[in-house]
Amino acid sequence: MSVYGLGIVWANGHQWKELNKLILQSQQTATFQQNMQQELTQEVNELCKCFSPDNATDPLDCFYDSTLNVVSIMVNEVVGEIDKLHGFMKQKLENHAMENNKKLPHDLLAAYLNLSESERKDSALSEANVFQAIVDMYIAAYDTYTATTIMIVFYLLKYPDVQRKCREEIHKVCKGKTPVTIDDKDKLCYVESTIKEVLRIAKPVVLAIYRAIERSITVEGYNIPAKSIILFDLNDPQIDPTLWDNPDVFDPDRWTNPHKNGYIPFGLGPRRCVGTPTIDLSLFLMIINILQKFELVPEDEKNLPMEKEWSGIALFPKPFKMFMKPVDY
Ligand code: HEM
Repeated sequence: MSVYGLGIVWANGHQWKELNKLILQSQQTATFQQNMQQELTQEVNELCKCFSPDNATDPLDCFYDSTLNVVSIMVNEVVGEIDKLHGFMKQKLENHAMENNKKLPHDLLAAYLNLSESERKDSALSEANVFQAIVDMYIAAYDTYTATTIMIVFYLLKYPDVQRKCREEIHKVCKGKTPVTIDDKDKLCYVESTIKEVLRIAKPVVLAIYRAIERSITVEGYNIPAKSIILFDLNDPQIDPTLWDNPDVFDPDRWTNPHKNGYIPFGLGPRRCVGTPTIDLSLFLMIINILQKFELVPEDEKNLPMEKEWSGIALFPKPFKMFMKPVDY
């Protein structure tokens, strides 16, 4: 438990509901999405500067830095150490209070300030709790988001035909437009299918968060008593042969038929990942804006093993190096 506040991950009941509502609502305004799009495009430009067409680079550190910046866009810019972090967030909140446009919240702190006085008096939404929820978001996102972006890059290197088809679709739909925006999402079906297929088969996050069940339940003949702590395996349904044809085959085309069951990379139920609306937007913008301008080439195509490494929260590909070669668009 935090000395400052309970935050969201360890909260239950009323406090969890209020924080979950605030975080989800803050991601759903048009201003948030415009701000996210604009800043993320700049972030992708910076990320691409880490790579070269001639010198192979290990992408891991670059993608970790990028993840911190993406989460910062979501919640507001913050720094690393916990004490400084709380002081810094308080300062940010005060600055926000002065400059905040009440109607158009563009990040989580702005959405927080938009709450009425009485809403903010609710202890669930005390400054300490909201700040701790922000810390939770950094922790929840750091490995998971980095693992996901790096896993997508890994599959694009491993399957150059898929990478080529994604780029052809981007060039056909966007015809040299920069930056490519979220408005083009509905037309970039193959890119979207590729991202989904990586999340399905590579399962960067395998386990959900621990839960305690309120009532006793029976699952396949086993009785699980009330108050038991349970942990879902998110991987199993994603490769269940009763739900998917050839589940072990990486095949973005399978997504031409929408799937209803078994796709749960962000967990399930009310405690599903609270970053989901932003993740969808940011993964998509990141990948299309990279692929439009660059071909991703492995340093050694024979050295891209499928075995994964476990960071404690997420699965990463084994270290590899890559080039980014500019393409005409
Ligand atoms: C692509 C990257 C990500 C993946 C695959 C992912 C996946 C997950 C999963 C599987 C859970 C557990 C859900 C459950 O128990 O059913 C979770 C929870 C959570 N995620 Fe994510 N996540 C990602 C990125 C993020 C980001 C970017 C943020 C926020 C900035 C975030 C914030 C959270 C929080 C706060 C929780 C706990 C929610 C709660 O306790 O109610 N995640 N995530």
